[in-house]
Amino acid sequence: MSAQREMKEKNPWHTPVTIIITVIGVIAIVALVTVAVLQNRPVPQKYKYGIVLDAGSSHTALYIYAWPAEKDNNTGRVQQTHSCKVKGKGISSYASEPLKAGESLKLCMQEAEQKVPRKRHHQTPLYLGATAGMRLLNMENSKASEKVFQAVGAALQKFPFSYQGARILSGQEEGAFGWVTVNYLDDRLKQGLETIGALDLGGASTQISFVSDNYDGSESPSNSVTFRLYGNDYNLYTHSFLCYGKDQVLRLALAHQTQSGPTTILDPCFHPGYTETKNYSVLYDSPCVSDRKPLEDPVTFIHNGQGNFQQCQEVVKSVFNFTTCKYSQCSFNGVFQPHLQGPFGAFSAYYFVMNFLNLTDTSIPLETVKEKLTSYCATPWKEIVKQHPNVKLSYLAEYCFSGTYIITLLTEGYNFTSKSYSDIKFIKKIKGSDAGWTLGYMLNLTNMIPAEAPDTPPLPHAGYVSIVTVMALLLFILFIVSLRPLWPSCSKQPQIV
Ligand SMILES: Nc1nc2c(ncn2[C@@H]2O[C@H](COP(=O)(O)OP(=O)(O)OP(=O)(O)O)[C@@H](O)[C@H]2O)c(=O)[nH]1
Ligand SMILES: [Ca+2]
Repeated sequence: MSAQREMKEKNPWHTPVTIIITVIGVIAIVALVTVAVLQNRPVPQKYKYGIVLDAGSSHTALYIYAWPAEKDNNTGRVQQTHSCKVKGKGISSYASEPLKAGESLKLCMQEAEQKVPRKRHHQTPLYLGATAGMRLLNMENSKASEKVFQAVGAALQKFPFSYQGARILSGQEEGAFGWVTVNYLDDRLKQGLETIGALDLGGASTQISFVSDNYDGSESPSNSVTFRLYGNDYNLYTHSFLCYGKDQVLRLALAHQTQSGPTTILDPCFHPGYTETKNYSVLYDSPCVSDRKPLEDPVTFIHNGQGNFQQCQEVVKSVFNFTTCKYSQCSFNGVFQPHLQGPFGAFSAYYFVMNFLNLTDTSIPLETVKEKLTSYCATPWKEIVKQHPNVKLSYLAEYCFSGTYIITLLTEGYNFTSKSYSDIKFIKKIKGSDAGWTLGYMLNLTNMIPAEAPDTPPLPHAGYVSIVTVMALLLFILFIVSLRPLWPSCSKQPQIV
């Protein structure tokens, strides 16, 4: 017997058949695992983009959002990647020179061209939504508002994005989309968690939106918006108070103090020592106050500060009407409001003002907040200017008024109590994206939030890979075991003695 033959007989593993079967088996299993894993590998992340221009009453801001191309439907996946504040005032201020409204957007649009990858430009939707400033202009002069939209549309179409139009949002939409944004960013919708109410304070209007369990929408249908999102039904209460944004409400407060057409006023909402000459025609140039202009007013009045929080609160209260309510309960001006419920996020000017005043911590008791405002308002203007050399004077002059307005609106207007005040969080961003109506608006227009919960793969990729590998190993072991009869120990010939 040759040595080679002898070895084969001693070790049957070395027969050509078993070697071939083993090799084919190993190759088949490796191929199976490779194909299965590669086939299900997540594709390298590509992003899609969307752009929304928020044409507010005081200014326009551009927001760029991005989301993984393969996961349009997943909650919490759309994020703000860039924002740009347009220089100058809001588009409604260009009523007499509409072309300039379009031009004003150029720089931010050029920035957007840089930020969105060139390959994606053509498929990136671009929306412009206008709010209370354009609502007021439209009421006052609809031709002028149309011209502004034409100019803005023409300017935006020159860019390579997929322009989807410019329009005025209704107050209801503005409130509802703000609510969608904060709840989407906080991952509350897909999980069906308790939602957060949204409080938005703009320059010309203010919105309150929340879900209240014992409110079915029937008492005041115009304040009710129903959604079905990810398989959950929401009955949202929302209201937008036109003219109750912080700039227009200041006009209302000044109109209240200049009813008789005086040449000087002593305003408790401005710091002692503050003095500015203001124009009657400028103050009353807004549909919020134009019908109250004194008949025989002088051209100007001297606006002097007095710095008295309590008296300022009285002035602010005078802009609310608490006398009529045809519903079971109202906030103010005869507007229905159900029982406040749940946590609230307060953004835009709520945040700017309370952040400046170091009052974003709502665990500070309301009484203490009022004491702090009392002392802040009483601080002489000269000192305020000295303490804040880098703050725009126009902003600086108004924090006493704005802080007083915010506290009065929340407590007297919306009926927050000393206890429920701590349910409010003053916020600017959630997980890196600005709180505001723009994200909710885009999610809605791109159908990015489905009515029903999307089917999710039962296993994440890592789980899938692990299971395939374990199964393949088991198969391999099974295969080896099935060859047991050929194992050397089993196939040993009885020894011939
Ligand atoms: N202090 C301060 N005020 C700001 C800042 N940015 C905007 N404001 C003011 O805060 C108010 C609200 O600003 P926005 O929320 O941008 O208002 P808007 O969107 O232009 O107005 P609406 O159309 O009513 O929503 C306006 O009076 C602005 O002038 C800021 O950075 N600091
Ligand atoms: Ca706004």
